[in-house]
Amino acid sequence: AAPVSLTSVVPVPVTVQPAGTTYTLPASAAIQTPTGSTAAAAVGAYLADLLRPSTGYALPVTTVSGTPTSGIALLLTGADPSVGGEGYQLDVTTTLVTVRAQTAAGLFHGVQTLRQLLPAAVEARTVQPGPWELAGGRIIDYPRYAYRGAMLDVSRHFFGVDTVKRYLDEISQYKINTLHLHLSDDQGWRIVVDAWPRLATVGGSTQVGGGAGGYYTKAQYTDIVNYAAARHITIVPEIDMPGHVNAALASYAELNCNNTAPPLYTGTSVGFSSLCVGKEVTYTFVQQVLAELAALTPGPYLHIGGDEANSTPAADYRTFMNRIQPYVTATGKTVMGWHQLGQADHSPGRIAQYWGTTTSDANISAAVTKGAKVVMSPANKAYLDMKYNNQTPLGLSWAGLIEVQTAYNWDPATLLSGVPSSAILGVEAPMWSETLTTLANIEYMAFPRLPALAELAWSPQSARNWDTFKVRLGAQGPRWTLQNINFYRSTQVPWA
Ligand SMILES: CC1=[NH+][C@H]2[C@@H](O1)O[C@H](CO)[C@@H](O)[C@@H]2O
Repeated sequence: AAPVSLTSVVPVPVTVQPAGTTYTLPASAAIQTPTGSTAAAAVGAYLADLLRPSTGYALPVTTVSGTPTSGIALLLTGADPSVGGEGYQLDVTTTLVTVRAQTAAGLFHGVQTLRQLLPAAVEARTVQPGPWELAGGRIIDYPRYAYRGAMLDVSRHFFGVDTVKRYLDEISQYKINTLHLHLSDDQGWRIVVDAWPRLATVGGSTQVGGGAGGYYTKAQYTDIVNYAAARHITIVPEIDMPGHVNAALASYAELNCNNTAPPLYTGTSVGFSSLCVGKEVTYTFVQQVLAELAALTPGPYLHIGGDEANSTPAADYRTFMNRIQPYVTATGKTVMGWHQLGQADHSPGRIAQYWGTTTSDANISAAVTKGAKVVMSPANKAYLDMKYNNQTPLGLSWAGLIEVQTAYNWDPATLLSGVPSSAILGVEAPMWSETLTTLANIEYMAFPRLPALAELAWSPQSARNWDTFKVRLGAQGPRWTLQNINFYRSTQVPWA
């Protein structure tokens, strides 16, 4: 069989130059990284872990000081300057495979492309017959947007560390570099805060439907952060405020304006809860929560929510947000929030996450006017918890039905009027979990739409079109089957 074509990669690369030759990976191949770079060696070890089970090859990871003449080389010199901080240059000749980048992140992204250019059988976890062929040629590639995210709501239904790690594995295939964890909401508080222990023990004790819920200890959260970092994914934690706070209010009576804790909530309504803007204890609470979360989070952003504060008077919303945004920046982090945050004053470097369904919005325009950058999560395009169609057994439909083509066929730069394309920092695909309880549920809603959104976030707009994308997407199907990803076989996609 002919090797996988260089033009089959998802997300589609910036430039692809097939050479018409073929490289065959020999059993003796080594994976070689530059002497002195532990970060590059870690990418080499990651690649070895990917390839050893299916090839059965030893694939030793060694260090080199120059450019090797055979095997696979992951190098931090010689890449085309256009690759920038996250891109890569892949060269496949008849004797040597090189991934060149300026950073380990770039090498990691090049490795994901290399992975896709090997036969789908490489995804098996048992030894498969070769030959392990690669099409010869050159790919020079780099991302359109710096922020390429997924979001997992672990509040409505709690998902343990192993599920989050599996989702990180799955999204890292498509060069996603951010995972936003929605850690608190009305139905659950999911992260230990030492100064306020009942948040986890009480606030984390249930979930939608009344199940046992759960929460991450600080060690477990750190485990997730480190696992993500090894895949060059940054964790963005969210504490949603001042609304979506019933779990916190149920945990501490003094957080309530009437000093009475409401019962824990296991339904799926929104907009009924609010922190008490007039009480000083509220600000002590927020400051301590954010400080402990910042200390656990190496990434630059703390997401403070801000959506659906329907039980917080507009003036109180502004007072609250204007008072707590400096708590974030005091930790050295940068504020991120849903686009309603545009009602409050700017905070340096602030990101407003757009989740509307319209092509213009006063709050997002206000946020941008005040200096915010925008991450695009339009609910009628990017919400992975929306049903594909009326037959989809899981998910919601308030923002509309989102089949794969709908998720793919839009341009983050031009969707919103009143927001210049220069304000767009990237794309994020949220997955809310009111109706989702298992990894298989997550996978069914994320695949194949997450790869579609990953291509929006990475690839040049000029290189994108549905007719070629759907073929490349279909060819990912056998790879997902071998990874035991429970994907939805959309009738819009010609599955290989
Ligand atoms: C930002 C935002 N707030 C709401 C909205 O998105 O819809 C989600 C369901 O699709 C829901 O779970 C969430 O609480």
